[in-house]
Amino acid sequence: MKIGSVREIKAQEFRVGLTPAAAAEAVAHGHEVIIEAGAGMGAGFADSDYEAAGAKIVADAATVFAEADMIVKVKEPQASERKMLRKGQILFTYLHLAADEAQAKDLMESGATCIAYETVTAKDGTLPLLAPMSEVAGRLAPQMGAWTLQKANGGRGVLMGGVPGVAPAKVVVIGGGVVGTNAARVAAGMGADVTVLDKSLPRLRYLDDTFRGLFHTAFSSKAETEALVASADMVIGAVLIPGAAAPKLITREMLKTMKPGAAIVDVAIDQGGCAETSRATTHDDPVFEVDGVMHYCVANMPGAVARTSTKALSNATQPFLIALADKGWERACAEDPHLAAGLNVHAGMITHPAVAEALDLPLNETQTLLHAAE
Ligand SMILES: NC(=O)C1=CN([C@@H]2O[C@H](COP(=O)(O)OP(=O)(O)OC[C@H]3O[C@@H](n4cnc5c(N)ncnc54)[C@H](O)[C@@H]3O)[C@@H](O)[C@H]2O)C=CC1
Ligand SMILES: CC(=O)C(=O)O
Ligand SMILES: [Mg+2]
Repeated sequence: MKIGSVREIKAQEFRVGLTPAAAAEAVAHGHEVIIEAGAGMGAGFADSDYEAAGAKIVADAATVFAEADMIVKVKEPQASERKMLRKGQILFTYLHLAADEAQAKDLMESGATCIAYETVTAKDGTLPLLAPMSEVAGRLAPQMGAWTLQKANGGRGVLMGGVPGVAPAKVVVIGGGVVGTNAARVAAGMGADVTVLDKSLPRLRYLDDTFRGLFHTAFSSKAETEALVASADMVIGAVLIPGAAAPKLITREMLKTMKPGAAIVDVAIDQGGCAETSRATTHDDPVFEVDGVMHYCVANMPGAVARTSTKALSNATQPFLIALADKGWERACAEDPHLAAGLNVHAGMITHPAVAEALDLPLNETQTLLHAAE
């Protein structure tokens, strides 16, 4: 198979879908790899690194889209990239379609087979291709929130760790999964007084057992959320219902109860965000204010630390990428239901139930497709 990767064109996105190490692995499996010139530069990989791995450098993205059987990216294809996708081509990347109807319709129109990193599953029910970027975004969230809390950035002027004689910042993390756990660890490490809300009692038990008082846990009821959000200097939004739009747990009304200059870091923004007032921002202009509350809503936070993120993402995607290349998408998905869970769009139809429901579009179940392909 011919595998291609391009330079990411989303604002301030410096990650790349294929590392030279992943390219070398694909070449070792007998595949051809083509890379747009300069695609790895933002993550510290030179064209010569790819050439040394056995890949071919091509001049532009149009050549990659025209020639490759499978496109491997990081972020969802932007409108100009969507126009270059074609029927039968595999797209392997983050998509986050539940909050992006325009993209979903373009992908359906392209006829391509689109596998979303964020809905590929693991045996234990976790999301192995989302997890590495959730680890990064979770660890970045308190750092970005601390910056947002500074006066010059519109914040309340509160220091995360406080100082002797002055209390630390109160941080509330909504969702205690991968983002939430990493955010809580770092915020607590900065000295903040942290509480993690989750609706899963087993998850709260795990956090309590594992972190032994490093942060508090609370059950995510409406009343508990309202009380904690009102008392917070920083709220980190980290909920997820896989494939679906994020539940709006912070309402517009609740902002009125928040402290002026408090910060909401809505990491869940790529699924639409868990605050009613959130809208996606970019690294160029990351923060906006509503009712005195500062919102940081960057949908590609890991792009800020592109080298760490690219390596972490590639470590996770590589086995799936090789399976897709070696077997083709039908056999790879038929043999691995966890990879099949990543299939979001195929031949003009939505194939993921949560995405179809979120966008109110008809569903063509992956299992039906795979049986048809047998
Ligand atoms: N903005 C960015 O750059 C990035 C965003 N993300 C996003 O962050 C979000 C979280 O991802 P992960 O932590 O990996 O997911 P996860 O599945 O590990 O954790 C989600 C947690 O939310 C909890 N949850 C669900 N509904 C809840 C509710 N009503 N109240 C409280 N908790 C609730 C679940 O029980 C689970 O523990 C996702 O939307 C993901 O796409 C991830 C990486 C980067
Ligand atoms: C998960 C995701 O959307 C990102 O890493 O940008
Ligand atoms: Mg994102």
